Amino acid sequence: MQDDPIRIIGQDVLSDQYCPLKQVTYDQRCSDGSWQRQTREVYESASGAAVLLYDRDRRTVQLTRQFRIGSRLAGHDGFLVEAAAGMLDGEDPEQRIRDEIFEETGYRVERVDKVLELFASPASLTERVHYFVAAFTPAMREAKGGGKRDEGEDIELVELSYEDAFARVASGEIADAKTVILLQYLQLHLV
Ligand SMILES: Nc1nc2c(ncn2[C@@H]2O[C@H](COP(=O)(O)OP(=O)(O)O[C@H]3O[C@H](CO)[C@@H](O)[C@H](O)[C@@H]3O)[C@@H](O)[C@H]2O)c(=O)[nH]1
Ligand SMILES: [Mg+2]
Repeated sequence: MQDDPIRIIGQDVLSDQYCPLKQVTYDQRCSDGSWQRQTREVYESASGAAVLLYDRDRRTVQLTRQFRIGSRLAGHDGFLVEAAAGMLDGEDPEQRIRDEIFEETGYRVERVDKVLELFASPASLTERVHYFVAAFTPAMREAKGGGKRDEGEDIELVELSYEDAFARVASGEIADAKTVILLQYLQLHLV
């Protein structure tokens, strides 16, 4: 990049148990022309995909409920109602989200539509999330879902009416960002 106002000076790996946690030092040219050195910790978290399953006729969404340790450490009880989602593990996002829908909810949907691609938390994570919506009907259910127990997943299925889901966003009960974004997408573009 020519005339890049950012120069990466160094990257130290602080931990590398699952994904690398790095301490990155960089210089930034500020708007007054001076250079400033910063040091930041960045978790090189894997990118992921999330999907809102919506039933057009019955006006319901198929969500999940599972324990998330980060939210627990932040003071929530940790059990979050979320759209089905998973990490890409190097796979194509569309294929990954189809498999994730099946693993977590037991549905085999006909089509998935990509609607957004957003940074999850751009200061401290490298993670991008690919957002999808997919129409489902009860007839598309082929298995029980619930996630991969051997990988520690214990996922409860939660089906809500559109109105109930939107009300739980408004009240703050649905507190997962990717889920709120997808429900607002539904409200704006698909209802
Ligand atoms: N050993 C180990 N395993 C882990 C770790 N973190 C996750 N895993 C395993 O990796 C799998 C993650 O499950 P997925 O369904 O693929 O991902 P997800 O946790 O639902 O991720 C989605 O939601 C996250 C939270 O919003 C998003 O960060 C992510 O991008 C994605 O959308 C699970 O089997 C879990 O046990 C870890 O630190 N150590
Ligand atoms: Mg998941």
